[in-house]
Amino acid sequence: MIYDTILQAIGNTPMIRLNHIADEDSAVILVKFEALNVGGSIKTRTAYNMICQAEKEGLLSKDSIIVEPTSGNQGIGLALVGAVKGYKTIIIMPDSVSEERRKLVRHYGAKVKLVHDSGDIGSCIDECLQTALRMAKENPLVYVPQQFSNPNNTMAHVNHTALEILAQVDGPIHGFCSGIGTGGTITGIGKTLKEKNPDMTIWAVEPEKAAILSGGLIGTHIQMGIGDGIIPEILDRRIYDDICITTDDEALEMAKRLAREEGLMCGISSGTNVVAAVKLAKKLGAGKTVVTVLPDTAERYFSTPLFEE
Ligand SMILES: Cc1ncc(COP(=O)(O)O)c(C=O)c1O
Repeated sequence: MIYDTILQAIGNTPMIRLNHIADEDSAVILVKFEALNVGGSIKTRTAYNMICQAEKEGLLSKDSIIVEPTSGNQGIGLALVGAVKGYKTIIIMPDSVSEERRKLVRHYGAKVKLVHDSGDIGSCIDECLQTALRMAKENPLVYVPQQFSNPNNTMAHVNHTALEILAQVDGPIHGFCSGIGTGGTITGIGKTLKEKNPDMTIWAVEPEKAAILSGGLIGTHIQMGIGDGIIPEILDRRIYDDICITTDDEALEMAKRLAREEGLMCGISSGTNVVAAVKLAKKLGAGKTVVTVLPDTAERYFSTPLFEE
């Protein structure tokens, strides 16, 4: 099969059973390996859907400039989609995100604007958003997808990621867990899986130092892509049954184990998700099935503690 553009190859990522990380008396853990997605992360799906829907709604013209505040992968996804579709793209990022993310955005031909993160990621992300909205006010060609409030972010998972999971997994799914950046993943996948099996358990996962849903204080952490210090508009807080908190060390150690024991080169928030999946699998017990996602590839973390010896 020949694709007209790389955009047609988005999605249909493999679902893989973990063989060394889950205990024998626990549920089976299956991971959707989004490192193999176009653009190296789950966020290419949401970038593509938000831009396609904006086109359908007449919000974009050929001269439009896509401007988005993001802590990383969404920017890479939008830069990629912008490159293929011919839109200028400007990504506004906290300066605390890994250098690889900035370089990748620039490599797709988009511009990067950095905002200083002085240790409160929530206010930094908000400043990125305010900058984007100011730009939109000053220039009518600017379109801001606003992943934190755009329902087409969630719909990418309702219509694609979740349906792929249901098609890939034989039998019922008893548990699902996911960290929260915009909340699109947990809301979109969670909603569709729960419709299929209302008795299932869904856990939200939060970094210890940005456990805003649990009422914790917001600081800086290394679980990039989640725990942005805000409660996103598109997050449906009724979708999860419980919250699991993970430390940076736990997430890092698990991301390293996934590479060394399972051959899965994934980012730190993948470690976060699997730390929670192991706990959920233990709670549900043998004979059950737990699903989570590995949102991105390890290859955008060379400059982070993930690659420190
Ligand atoms: C590495 C990583 N993990 C997890 C997430 C969280 O996904 P969502 O925004 O759907 O909550 C993101 C989102 O950007 C991400 O980049």
